[in-house]
Amino acid sequence: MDDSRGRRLLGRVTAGIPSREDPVTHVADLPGRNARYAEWPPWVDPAVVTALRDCGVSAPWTHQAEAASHAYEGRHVVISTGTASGKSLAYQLPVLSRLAAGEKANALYLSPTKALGADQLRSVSSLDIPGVRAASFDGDTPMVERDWVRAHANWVFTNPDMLHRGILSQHGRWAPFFRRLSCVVVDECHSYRGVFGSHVALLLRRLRRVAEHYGASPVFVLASATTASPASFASRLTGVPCLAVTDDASPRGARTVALWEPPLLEELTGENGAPVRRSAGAETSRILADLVVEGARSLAFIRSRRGAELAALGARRILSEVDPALVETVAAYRSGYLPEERRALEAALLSGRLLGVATTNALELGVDIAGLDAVVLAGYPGTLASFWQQAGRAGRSGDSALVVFVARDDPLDTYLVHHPAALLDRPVETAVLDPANPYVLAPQLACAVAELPLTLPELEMFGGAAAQEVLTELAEQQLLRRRSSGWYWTSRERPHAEVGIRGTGGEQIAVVESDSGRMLGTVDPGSACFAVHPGAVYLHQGSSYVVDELDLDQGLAMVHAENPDWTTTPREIVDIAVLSTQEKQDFGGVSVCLGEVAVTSQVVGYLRRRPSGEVLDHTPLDLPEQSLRTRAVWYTISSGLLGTDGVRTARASGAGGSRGSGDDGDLATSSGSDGSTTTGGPAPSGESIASAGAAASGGFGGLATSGVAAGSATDGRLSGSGVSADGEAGTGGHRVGTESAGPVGTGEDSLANGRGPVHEGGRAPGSAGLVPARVPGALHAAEHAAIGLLPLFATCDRWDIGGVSTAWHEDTGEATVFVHDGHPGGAGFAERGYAAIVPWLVATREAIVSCECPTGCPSCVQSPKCGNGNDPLDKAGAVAVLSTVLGALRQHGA
Ligand SMILES: Nc1ncnc2c1ncn2[C@@H]1O[C@H](COP(=O)(O)OP(=O)(O)OP(=O)(O)O)[C@@H](O)[C@H]1O
Repeated sequence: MDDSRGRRLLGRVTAGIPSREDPVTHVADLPGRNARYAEWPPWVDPAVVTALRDCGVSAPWTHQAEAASHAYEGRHVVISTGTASGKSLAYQLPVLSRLAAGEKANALYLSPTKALGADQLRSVSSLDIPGVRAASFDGDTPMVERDWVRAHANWVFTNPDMLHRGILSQHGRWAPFFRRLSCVVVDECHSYRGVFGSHVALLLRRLRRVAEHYGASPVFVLASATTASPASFASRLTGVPCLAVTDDASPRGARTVALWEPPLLEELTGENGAPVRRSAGAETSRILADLVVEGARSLAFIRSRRGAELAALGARRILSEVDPALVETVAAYRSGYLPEERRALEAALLSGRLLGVATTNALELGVDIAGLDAVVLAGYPGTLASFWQQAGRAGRSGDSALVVFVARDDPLDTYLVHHPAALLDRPVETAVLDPANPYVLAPQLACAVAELPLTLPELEMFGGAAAQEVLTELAEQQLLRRRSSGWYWTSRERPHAEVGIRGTGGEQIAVVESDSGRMLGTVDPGSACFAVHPGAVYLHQGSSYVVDELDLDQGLAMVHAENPDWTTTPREIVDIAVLSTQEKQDFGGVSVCLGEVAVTSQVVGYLRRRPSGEVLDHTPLDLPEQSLRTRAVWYTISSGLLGTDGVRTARASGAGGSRGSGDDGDLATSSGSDGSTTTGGPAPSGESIASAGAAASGGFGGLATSGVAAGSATDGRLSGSGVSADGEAGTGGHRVGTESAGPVGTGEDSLANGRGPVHEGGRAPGSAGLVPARVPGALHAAEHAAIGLLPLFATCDRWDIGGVSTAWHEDTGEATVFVHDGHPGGAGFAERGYAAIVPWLVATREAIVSCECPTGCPSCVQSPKCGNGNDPLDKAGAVAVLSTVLGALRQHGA
C-alpha cells in the first residue's frame, strides 16, 4: 500500500521546472475507499452465481444488488455510479437469471456505440450460461444472421440507430421477440444528450408503444456515469418514472489531482499578436514520457485523433533521447476500435508491456481498464461526467494514483484550472435534452405513426399539445391522415430511412478522394461550407486531406491526400434576427431574454495557420448563405449603462459566431448510422452544429422545417449588417483591442481603471464607461468567453452553440450579446443559459479576469473558430461590460 505514490509521481513530472514557471495551479488529494459487499439476492439463478464466481466476482457490491433487485422486481431503475463500478453486473443479474431459469423473458440492450455493444455482448457470452442466446443486431450483422437473431436470440444487443431503422420500422418481423420483451437496458445513458438525446427519448417512447402493441411492458434499466438528478434524467429519457441507485460501493484507490496550465510562450504569438501557450498536446507528451520513465502505467486522453497520435509520437521522441528501450512502451490508440484491439490494449497495459497510451475518448466508454497509475487529460472533455469517467481510470485500491488535467488554450479550461472547485467539488451535470423540440418531434412522430396508427390518448407520451400541433402540420402536408380514431400514415414508403437520429441524415455531402474515387466520409449539408470548403484541411481517421472542390448541388466534396503543416479556419459573416421573445426580464438598463432567432451565416474565406497559431494568409471564398432557425439567450445593455449615452454608436459588428473548437473526439463524431464513426473534419462545429441542421433541412427536413418554421428563416433585412471577413466592423474604422487595451491583471480595478476606458467627462456610477469605439470589441470578447463557459452550465460542447454580438441590434434597439443553440429548434442549451444567467456570466467574467495575458488570448476571449478573425476584441472592455451587467442583475434581484 502506497498512499503517497500520486504525490510522488507529480513531483517527478514537475521536477526541473523553475518555480516561476510552475504550471501546477492546484493539487487535491481525493481519498480512497473500501468495497461494500451484499449477499447474492435470493432470486439470482445459481448458474449465474457460479459463472460470475468463476470470473472473480465473489459477491455483488451493495449498489449492484440494489439496482438489480429493483429491475428484477419490475421497477424501472437507473444506476449512476463511478467509473468501473460494475454497472454491467447490475443489469446482467436480472436478465441472465430469468433466461437461465428458462423464462420467456427477452431483453434488448442499447448502447450509444457499436463498439461498446460488442464489448458487452462479449462479456455476457463469455459467462456461457445455459439458456442465454445473446446476439448482436447492428449494421455489421451479416444478412444471413439477421433472421436467426430475430427468430432465436433472447438477448439482442443493438444501438439506437438500428432500433430506429432496422427494428421498429419493421416490427412485424420482430413480433415474437417483442411479445416476450421483458427488459430494456440503456447503457451509458448520460451520452444521450442534446439533439441526439431528444431523438433517443422519442425513440424509446416508440419502443414502448410497439412493445405494448404486442402485449409487453418491459422494465427499463439504465446505466449512467455519475450525473446529477439521474432519476429525473432517466425518467425524461424513457418517459417512465425511474428510481435511482447512486451509492457507489465499489472500491476506489486514492488519487492526487493536479491542475496544470501550460506556460505562455515567449517566442511565439498568435492571431493579432496574442500570446500563445505551450499546447496541451505538447505538454501532455512530456508528462506522459516522464510517467513512463517512472514505470507508471498511464493513459492520456486527447480531444482529437490527430492530437492523440501526435502526443504519442511526441512522448516516443522524448523517450528516444532519454531511454530508447522505453520507446516501444508508448502507443496511440487509433480509431476503429475493434473489440480485439481493445482487449489487446487492455492486456498490454495490464501486463506492463505498454506503459503509456495516448487516446481519444474512444477509450472512455466500454473499456475495462481501471487501476492505472496515472491519467492525463489534455483539455476539458466537455462534461464533468466525462472528466470523472476518464479520471476514474486511475487508482487501484491500495496505491494512490495521479490525475493531471492540462488546460488547453481556451476560456473554459483557463477558468477551471483557476477555479478548482468548479471542477472538483461540483455535482456532475444532468444531461440536457428536449423531446419537445418540434424539429425532432416531427420526424419522430412521422415514424411513430408509420409504425402504428397513433391514437389521441397516446399523444400524452409524445408531449401532448405540442405533439398534436406537429401532427396537425404533418396532416396538412398530407403526410398523415387524421381520422376519428387517430392519425394514419398515408404513404407506402416508411419515413425512417430519412430520419437521422444523430442529427445527421438528410442529403449528406460525400467527401471523395479524387484519385481513387474512394468515399472517405460524409458531412452534413448545413456544415459543408464550414468543414469542406475549397482549400479546407480535412482530417479522416488520422489522415489529412485538402479539399479541391465543393459542389453543393451534386453533394460532393473532392479531396486529395496531403499533409500540410497548416490548418484552415473558415471566416464567416454571421447575423441574427429575433423572431419571437419567449421570456424577458428587465434589470434596470440590462434585459435578459430567451426566444427564437434566425441566424444567417456565410463562409467568405479562410485562414491558413501553423499549429503554433501563426496565420499564413487569408483566401476569399464565394459560397452561399446558410440559415438556421433556433433558440437563443441574449442580454441587452442600454447606452446609459455602457457609458455611451449621447455619443452616437455606429451600427456595428455582427461579431461572428464561434463555430466549434476543432475537436474530433471519437464520441463527438460518431455520427454515422449504427454508431459508426464518420470523420472528424477540421471544423467539427460543422459536423456537430449543423448536423442537426441537416436533419431538419435535408431529407426529412422538408417535413420538419416547413411544418414548423413558417416562412423563410430570415427576411434579409440583416444581410450586410455583419462584419466582413477581414474584420472591418462598421465602427468607422476604429480597431480596438491590442493597440488600446492596457494590462489586464487580477481584478476588476486594474481592468476598469488601469487603462482609462472611461470618458473624459468621468464615468457614471455603475456604467461600463466605454467610449463607443470600444463597444463592439468589448461585446465580442464577452460573447466569445460566454460561449466558452456555457458548457459548464448546459451539457453542451462548445460546437453545439454559437454567438453574435452587436453594438446596436435592430430588433432590440440596444447593444446585444446573443448565444444561440447550433441546432434547428434548439436543444435546450439556450434555456440553460437563461436559467443560469448569473452564475454563467460570473464564471465568464472570472475566466477573463484570471487569464494573465495582457490583451486577450485563446485562453480567455479569442475563439478558435471566430468568423471574424478575433477582431475586434477588447478584453478589458469585456470585463467592464460583464461587471456592469452583473451589477445591474444583482442590484435588481437576479
Ligand atoms: N462485485 C464485483 N466484485 C469484483 N469485481 C467486480 C464486481 N462487479 C464488477 N466487477 C469488475 O469490475 C470491472 C468493471 O466493471 P464494469 O465494466 O461493469 O464497470 P462499469 O461501471 O460498467 O464501467 P464503466 O465506468 O467503464 O462503464 C470489471 O472487470 C468487472 O468484472
